[in-house]
Amino acid sequence: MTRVAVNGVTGQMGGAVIEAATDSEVVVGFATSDTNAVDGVPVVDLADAAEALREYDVDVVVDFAVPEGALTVAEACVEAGVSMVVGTTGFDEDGMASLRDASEEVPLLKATNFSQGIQVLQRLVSEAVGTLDDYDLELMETHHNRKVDAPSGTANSILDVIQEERDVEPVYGREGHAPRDDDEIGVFARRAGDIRGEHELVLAGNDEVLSLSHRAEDRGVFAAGALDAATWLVGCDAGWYEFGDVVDA
Ligand SMILES: NC(=O)c1ccc[n+]([C@@H]2O[C@H](COP(=O)([O-])OP(=O)(O)OC[C@H]3O[C@@H](n4cnc5c(N)ncnc54)[C@H](O)[C@@H]3O)[C@@H](O)[C@H]2O)c1
Ligand SMILES: O=C(O)C1=N[C@H](C(=O)O)CCC1
Repeated sequence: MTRVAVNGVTGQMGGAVIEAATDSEVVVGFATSDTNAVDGVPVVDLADAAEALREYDVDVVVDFAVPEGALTVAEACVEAGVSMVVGTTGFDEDGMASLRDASEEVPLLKATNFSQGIQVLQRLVSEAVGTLDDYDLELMETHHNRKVDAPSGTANSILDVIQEERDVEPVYGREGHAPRDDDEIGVFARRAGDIRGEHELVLAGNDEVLSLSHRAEDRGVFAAGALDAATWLVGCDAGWYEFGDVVDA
């Protein structure tokens, strides 16, 4: 059974991973608070992660925290020779470079969204934007009122897919009085309630509108995908991997 450590174990996703772990075992969690345990899982201070990875014989870390914490754990994974699944979003360029460096030493799999549906949505977006190459594009995402990064990592990943097909200029929100440029893509982030995650791309032109959308109904979809990725990653060679590799396996 795969032995998993959870970074961000006291968070919403940390709890979802513990709940979803049936075919793997969460043996330890990392946090910055003075929590001793979460749902019976012992919690270790993030500063002691490298030692804990060895002590608990961890196969892979599943990370859902903040970029600063994820990078600390990535260093611990390199020190201890442990694989890492990165679910945290909101990394800057330097943070992404640090993760790439870590993947030179250990297997590292990063995904902004661990639902299979979003993987399929991104493939549909690529096909639609490539075919309807002169339609106006607008992107919306909606998440719970505790989410601190905007737009969502998933929205940024969808933008990356679109950029591979068309040279678009993101406009984050709109106000004032100005015409819409043809190469614009409006990007809108809504935060309300405990909405788990909704994403919609609208393609409009030629007297028609195509809408491609996805709604996550429970954090369990992300937790299950991350745990599937974790089990898949153990035993891989050091390198950079993505969730599409798991979905296609
Ligand atoms: N990839 C995906 O499928 C997916 C799905 C859901 C959430 N996420 C991402 O996972 C992350 C966590 O989401 P959440 O809803 O669980 O958030 P949360 O706020 O509930 O949990 C964040 C966790 O990080 C910890 N933390 C805060 N500051 C820290 C620091 N400086 N160092 C170490 N740990 C720190 C908190 O104690 C908490 O345990 C976010 O970046 C979110 O976008 C990704
Ligand atoms: O709840 C969150 O926070 C989520 N974050 C990811 C993102 O930023 O895209 C995935 C969806 C849920």
